[in-house]
Amino acid sequence: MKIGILSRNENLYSTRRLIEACEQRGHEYKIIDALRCYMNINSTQPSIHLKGEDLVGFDAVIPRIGASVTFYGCAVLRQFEMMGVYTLNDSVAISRSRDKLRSLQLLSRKNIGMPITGFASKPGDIKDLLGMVGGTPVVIKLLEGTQGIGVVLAETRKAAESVIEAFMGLKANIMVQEYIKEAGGADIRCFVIGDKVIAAMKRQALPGEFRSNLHRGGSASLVRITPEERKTAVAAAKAMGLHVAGVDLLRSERGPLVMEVNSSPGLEGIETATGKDVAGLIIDHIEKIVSSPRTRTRVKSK
Ligand SMILES: Nc1ncnc2c1ncn2[C@@H]1O[C@H](COP(=O)(O)OP(=O)(O)OP(=O)(O)O)[C@@H](O)[C@H]1O
Ligand SMILES: [Mg+2]
Ligand SMILES: [Mg+2]
Repeated sequence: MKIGILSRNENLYSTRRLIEACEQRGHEYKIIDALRCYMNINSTQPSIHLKGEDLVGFDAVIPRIGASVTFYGCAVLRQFEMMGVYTLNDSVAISRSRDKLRSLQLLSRKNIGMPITGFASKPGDIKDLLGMVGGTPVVIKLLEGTQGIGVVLAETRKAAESVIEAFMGLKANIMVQEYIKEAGGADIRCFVIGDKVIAAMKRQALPGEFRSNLHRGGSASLVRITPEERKTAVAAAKAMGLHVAGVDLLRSERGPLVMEVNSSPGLEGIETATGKDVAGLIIDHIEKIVSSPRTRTRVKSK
């Protein structure tokens, strides 16, 4: 096969691992920096060029699209789709997953468990907003936050009000969420490929910290997940229309709650924590789909 890896940097762990997996299986590959691509969308034959080269003959494209390049990255991916190339996750599903509000709305429609969550931009009545999500303690998040930055635990109503006011001053959209105390500063990352969780790790926050992000000092370890967790993770990926996804769960008294669904989940943490060849499993999945045209249908989300 000829596989395109949409990635801005071939030295990134995930990209290097995908390259290795392609090489081990004798596939041709090309690293494609989406931002450097230019496209002809007007012709009857859509095309993509990169440094003067016509990008043709690809069997599959693996999108590794960073949050900051979602818009143009998805446009390039869409162009590959128009050319009939199989894309591991399609552009619609990726843009959908990048919108946290839309993602949680979609998951709730499918009755997938999630923390009680309020969204607001300039809440006219902060007390009422807090009441809506069951009162403090609450977790307040900037919608555009990442790596745990902009995620605050407010234990009292006073604290919650000041944080919300401060975020409002930044003209940011915010999420106000029920605090899942019993998760104990841990979350579970389920790596979904197709309709299976192929690896799972537990990320545990440092003592005194509730955010389990590895960037915040959290540590990752192999974890056994329950059948219910497995089912929830697969259902969440499916609801988002993603073939490959990193589904983050909190373990709560009322079962697994989905925090978010990632469309370009990193490989380093999960491979290190579980010892699994996740990159290889991704390429195996592509081989299976590309070689059997009947299964090459897109996952649809209503
Ligand atoms: N409602 C909650 N209850 C308990 N803990 C939470 C809750 N929301 C978030 N956390 C903890 O805080 C961490 C960071 O939150 P979250 O994943 O929502 O933000 P982020 O990591 O900054 O965003 P992104 O994952 O998009 O980069 C989570 O991994 C989890 O450990
Ligand atoms: Mg997170
Ligand atoms: Mg994320």
